[in-house]
Amino acid sequence: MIKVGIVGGTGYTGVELLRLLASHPQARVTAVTSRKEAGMQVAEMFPSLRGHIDLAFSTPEQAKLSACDIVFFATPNGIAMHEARELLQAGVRVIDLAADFRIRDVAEWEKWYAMQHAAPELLEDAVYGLPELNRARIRDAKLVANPGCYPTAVQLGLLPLLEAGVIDCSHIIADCKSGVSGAGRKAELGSLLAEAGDNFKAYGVAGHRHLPEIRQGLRSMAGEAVGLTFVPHLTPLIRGIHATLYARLTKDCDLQGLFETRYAQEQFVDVLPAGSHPETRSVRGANTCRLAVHRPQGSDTVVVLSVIDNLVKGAAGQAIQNMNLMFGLDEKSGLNQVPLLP
Ligand SMILES: NC(=O)C1=CN([C@@H]2O[C@H](COP(=O)(O)OP(=O)(O)OC[C@H]3O[C@@H](n4cnc5c(N)ncnc54)[C@H](OP(=O)(O)O)[C@@H]3O)[C@@H](O)[C@H]2O)C=CC1
Ligand SMILES: CC(=O)N[C@@H](CCC(=O)OP(=O)(O)O)C(=O)O
Repeated sequence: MIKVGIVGGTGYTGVELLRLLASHPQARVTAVTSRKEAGMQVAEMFPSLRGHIDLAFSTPEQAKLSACDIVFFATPNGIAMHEARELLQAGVRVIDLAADFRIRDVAEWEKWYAMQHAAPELLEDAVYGLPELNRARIRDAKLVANPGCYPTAVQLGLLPLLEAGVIDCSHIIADCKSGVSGAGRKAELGSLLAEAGDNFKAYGVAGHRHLPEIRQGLRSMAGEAVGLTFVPHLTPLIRGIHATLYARLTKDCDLQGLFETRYAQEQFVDVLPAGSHPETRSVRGANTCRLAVHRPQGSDTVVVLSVIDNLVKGAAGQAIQNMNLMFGLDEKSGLNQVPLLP
């Protein structure tokens, strides 16, 4: 049994890790932290986990994290970078669900995250945890930077087009919508029902911190710099991301065949039949990205529709997929959930 530690077990991605790991046949959570709820039973705080976990929250200082085989950081940005070095030295593998190790260029990271990086020397060996792009490197990784939710939906939607070199890389548009759980479980005015419910708005148009992460990923797929306009929107869903991606085709090709071939061996990417419109509810609770590719009226514009559950393929599910790879397990282990409907 793999012994798992979770730092930040009371947040949305932390409790999603707990939910998914409860049915993982080869992993067991042995330590889970919360500073505010230390001492409280996990199942008392989250009755959905009654009968599945018999553990109390501890403070990060008291939790026996160095006795774990792997520790997930489900914490705000800027926490894992202070803790990862010591854990790695103790032989513990680390997956950060936040952004501390996602951007290779330290100056760029410090600009977007407005703090000084505490462990720049770890960036060299940190592996970006998008299995569909980096599977071989993730298998050997000790430290994985789990991708952001928007970056997962956007990169999976554009990967086949960029690898095949069939679009104009200088002008790509990612028009994305997220559910409110993307903002986390902390109390915030904008997440109140009366603010976010029955409402729809864009935000971060001038520049969102996922922009450099997405740009970095797309550049590695394309082999050249990309010009990207990324506009996130908040939509009154609890879970879900819907990305509508636009690019100009530079070569004629069988787009449906291109996507189906690229993802034929991928267990968590589902290319829908031509003409389809994927829905966020079709991935709710599951580690799946569903895609559809369109070429409206035969024009030279390709439109890709990409949906994920932000808490699963966009965070906790993808982190478990990465853990499975790092420990040589079946990639689907613990990730066989069928999406919840309606
Ligand atoms: N929500 C989403 O859809 C996604 C989130 N992410 C990323 O995952 C991370 C977690 O997100 P989410 O679960 O939504 O966040 P939440 O705000 O819901 O939860 C944060 C958790 O971190 C703990 N925490 C906060 N500060 C510290 C600290 N200084 N030291 C130790 N623990 C701390 C909190 O517990 P306590 O304060 O009691 O210690 C809480 O359990 C973030 O970096 C987020 O950007 C990534 C992809 C998607
Ligand atoms: C709706 C909402 O607020 N979404 C968050 C992004 C989700 C997230 O948690 O960011 P990471 O993937 O980088 O960890 C935001 O825009 O800041």
